[in-house]
Amino acid sequence: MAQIIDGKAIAQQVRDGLREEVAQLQEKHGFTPGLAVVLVGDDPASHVYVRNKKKACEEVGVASFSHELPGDTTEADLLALIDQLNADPKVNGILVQMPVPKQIDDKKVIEAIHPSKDADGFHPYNVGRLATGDPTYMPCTPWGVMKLLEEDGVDPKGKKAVVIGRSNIVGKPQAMMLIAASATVTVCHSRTADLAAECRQADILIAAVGRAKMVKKDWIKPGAVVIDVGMNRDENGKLCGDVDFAECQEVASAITPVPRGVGPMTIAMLLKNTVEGAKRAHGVA
Ligand SMILES: Nc1nc(=O)c2c([nH]1)NC[C@@H]1CN(c3ccc(C(=O)N[C@@H](CCC(=O)O)C(=O)O)cc3)C=[N+]21
Repeated sequence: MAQIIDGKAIAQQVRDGLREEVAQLQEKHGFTPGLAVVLVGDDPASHVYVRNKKKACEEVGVASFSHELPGDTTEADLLALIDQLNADPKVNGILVQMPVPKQIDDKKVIEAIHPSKDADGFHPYNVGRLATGDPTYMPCTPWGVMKLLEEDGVDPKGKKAVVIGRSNIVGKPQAMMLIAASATVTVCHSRTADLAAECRQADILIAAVGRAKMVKKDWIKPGAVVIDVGMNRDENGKLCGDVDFAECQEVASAITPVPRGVGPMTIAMLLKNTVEGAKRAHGVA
């Protein structure tokens, strides 16, 4: 039976560390890191995430500035708000909740955020920094996965890692981070010829496809570490991952649950990005 990796507890540790660090920054350097969260439209799931982000900011002492815009906001209006936040010295990180409504081009939004305030790590500048081995802001979800591996004592060096999913948000940056950690990395996707066979090679398997319980027991190499980035609803409307947890935990050596796995880490790393960004903005090493 696999050990269950407690993402909720590890995220709490990260936030505890950040709370102390933020207090020190205020005391010794006289500034408070700030995060602006922009939400366009009224998708109920997005509202929940944004509320959780605000709560996490409060807990660690990061100032949060939330901007909730109507669903029919024009691209020009959103870009104008981003310009204003780029120029605001109290704002160190800017997050525009994705997805944005269809009249708005998400690429333009991502590129409008100044790279020095890109708390999601989605701007091409920061993607390039990661790809060239000199990361500044790293995307929160894959960075959270690396932190989970580290805290669980899993060193990717020399191991075979398989990533299912090639998105800009998770799959691609996850592969970059694993390469930097000296894993041998395979990236699989919807056109992969024999997905199960690829997965069975993995010492570390990371699922980020968005299909409920797709990864089955016979895809897992005995003793592998399985990280589930999925956020889906199952047939009963219950939150579940991309991995069939009940059966895969019988084969894996360690596995993350959904919820309480990768999700809470995403928010913890967002706060870490914001604090690091504030330090850079104020010239604190
Ligand atoms: N610009 C942008 N940046 C994001 O980082 C971003 C985004 N847009 N759009 C939506 C996704 C989704 N996301 C999650 C964060 C935390 C949990 C999380 O904490 N989940 C809890 C459960 C939450 C629940 O019960 O619903 C858990 O897994 O334990 C989930 C999902 C960030 N996203």
